[in-house]
Amino acid sequence: MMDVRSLGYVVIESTNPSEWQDYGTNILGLMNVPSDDGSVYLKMDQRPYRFAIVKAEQNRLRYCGWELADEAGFKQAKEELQAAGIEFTEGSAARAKSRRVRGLIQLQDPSGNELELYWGGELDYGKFISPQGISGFETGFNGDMGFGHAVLPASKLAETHAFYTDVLGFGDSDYMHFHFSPDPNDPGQGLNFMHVNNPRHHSLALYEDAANPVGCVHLMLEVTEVDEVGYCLDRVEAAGIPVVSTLGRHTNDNMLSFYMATPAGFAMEFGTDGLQMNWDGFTPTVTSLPSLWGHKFNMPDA
Ligand SMILES: Cc1ccc(O)c(O)c1CC[C@@H]1C(=O)CC[C@]2(C)C(=O)CC[C@@H]12
Ligand SMILES: [Fe+2]
Repeated sequence: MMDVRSLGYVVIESTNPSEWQDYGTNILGLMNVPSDDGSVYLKMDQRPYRFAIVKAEQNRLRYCGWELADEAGFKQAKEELQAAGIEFTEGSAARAKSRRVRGLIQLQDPSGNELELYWGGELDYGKFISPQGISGFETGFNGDMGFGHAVLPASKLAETHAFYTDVLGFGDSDYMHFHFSPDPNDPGQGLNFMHVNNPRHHSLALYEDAANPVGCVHLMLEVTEVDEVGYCLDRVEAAGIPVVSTLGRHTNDNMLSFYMATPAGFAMEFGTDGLQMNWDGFTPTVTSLPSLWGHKFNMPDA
């Protein structure tokens, strides 16, 4: 079984990457990493960067980058994909260099979300100095818990969930089901929360959401100090950035967070105090309440 270790990075497409440079540094408190290739790179820990924003014709999430342990794990992953009849493309040396990894492949999940599987992620130990004075982001030892989590749209929820669990080896953390429509015949939307091989409660969630033109429901970043969540909320309000959900605490991962708009049109969850799980003998849960308190979402799309 494949052994994915963390959500290492995302690649975001933007018609104007400098918007992300402004938003990333002035609102999120991430560090801008100078580059000469026209892309914007945002750093939060010992890793060279966690967000790459590339110039494109539209604003959307392009790739989630998932980390494998080593070269043997990478080879095994490719063999397992071949055995499962799943197509993938080898990443070129130039692409590996720009991702700051030793090797990668690219593929799609059954709902069309694009992902990369890589090994040999670099640590540059560039000192993280937040332009907003954030003491630190919770990314584990050497960043091995990944940058946070992603919630992706899945028009084919069951098939896509099976791809991540049965082929990529993700573990189930929790399941929720929502009924927002007043129509009693509407089946509602499922939400599968999954973990990889690290203590973060979920690195990926799949939301049964047919029409999502930006390729993402939200990304989540976790800071180590509760006050940094409050300071960030103040920056968001001062800048007039829409607050997509008020402050609240989630049931399943205990995260204290709020959600804001991003330049890409998906949301950013900014939180702290998420559970760190021991997965030995864990029984996946089914949860009927998203939050203990707060998290008043500004519908329509959340
Ligand atoms: C319920 C929950 C637990 C942990 C999380 O990290 C988390 O993001 C959520 C909320 C997920 C979900 C969402 O992102 C889209 C809008 C949703 C469906 C809601 O309107 C409530 C729950 C929200
Ligand atoms: Fe979340």
